[in-house]
Amino acid sequence: MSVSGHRRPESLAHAEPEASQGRTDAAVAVRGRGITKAFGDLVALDHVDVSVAQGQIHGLVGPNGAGKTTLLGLLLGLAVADEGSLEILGAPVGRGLPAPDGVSGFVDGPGLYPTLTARQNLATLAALSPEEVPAGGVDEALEQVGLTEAADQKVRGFSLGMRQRLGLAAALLTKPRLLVLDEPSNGLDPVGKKHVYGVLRRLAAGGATVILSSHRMDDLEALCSEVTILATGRVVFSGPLKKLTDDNRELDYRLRASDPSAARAVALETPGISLIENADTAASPDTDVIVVRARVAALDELVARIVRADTAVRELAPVVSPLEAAFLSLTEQLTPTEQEAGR
Ligand SMILES: Nc1ncnc2c1ncn2[C@@H]1O[C@H](COP(=O)(O)OP(=O)(O)OP(=O)(O)O)[C@@H](O)[C@H]1O
Repeated sequence: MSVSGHRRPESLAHAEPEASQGRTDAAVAVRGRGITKAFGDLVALDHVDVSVAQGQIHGLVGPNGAGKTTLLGLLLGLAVADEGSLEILGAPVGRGLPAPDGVSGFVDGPGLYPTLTARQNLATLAALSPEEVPAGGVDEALEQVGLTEAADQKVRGFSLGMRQRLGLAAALLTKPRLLVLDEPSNGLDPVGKKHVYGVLRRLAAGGATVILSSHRMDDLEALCSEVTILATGRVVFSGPLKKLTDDNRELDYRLRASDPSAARAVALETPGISLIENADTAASPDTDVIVVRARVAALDELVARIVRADTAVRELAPVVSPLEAAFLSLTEQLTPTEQEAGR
């Protein structure tokens, strides 16, 4: 996904959404151009260009109020854009047009009946479109999200993570070709996450497309091949995750060595390495940890030099993930005036 008319770092700017380049229409699940959606005076989406390939897990990320849920709602047919064009699974979408087949998902949490059991919730939904839900579909969906054991419990006693998993099971009933999920990993424990991630990966491997929003960079990195970063209703980056993380930018790294003062001395002498003192990221009660800012090549040289100084490197990891660093640098560039202009 991409949008025009916004200041972006040259290295990351695209005239055309990279995700759509070189693709035939058959390979594109979602294509939007110039999508604008306002609520009164508030412009939630401002000329957003969207392109998501079939069979991808595409992540949508952005600060609070960036427009993620609004965009997902348009994909689910919960609202229509004020301007622009949107095509989903090859069919045009808009006011007065039928919602395309094969799309399911949820925004703002799944809609469930609290007084019914998990199985009754799914059976009720299945009864609405019996021709689309195969026999055994309810049990299969419950099993896929790991809720078989809880199938006959009332939903009002479910935790947030269980509700999320049941919402996903509901979306799976009709074998979606496009699955749209708003914060699907909210409230999930590690077991729940394993089930949900497994379901999404299998869907994508089978050719379905998944578009999900998340505030969790680790989730996005684990699941997505492409991401779109939205800020104040505009796209500031869209394309392969690899492009963000391979950007050879300087990052802050935590380094723990067997002899911290020797490692510190080597870091001070190594070209391309800055020692970060008193930074928030360095403010650790553990004084054995030093924080260095470097590109990967300089970091390689630092490690070699530390080892040559007969010191062992016990830990070396980015303070924030490469995706999070890119996210922060792209979204923090917006001045308050620009943010205001986005509204
Ligand atoms: N129905 C509505 N009526 C009025 N304003 C709305 C409505 N829906 C969304 N907005 C506004 O549109 C903007 C974008 O909201 P949206 O929920 O899409 O953002 P988001 O990126 O999903 O945020 P979050 O990460 O907090 O969920 C916000 O300023 C929000 O207050």
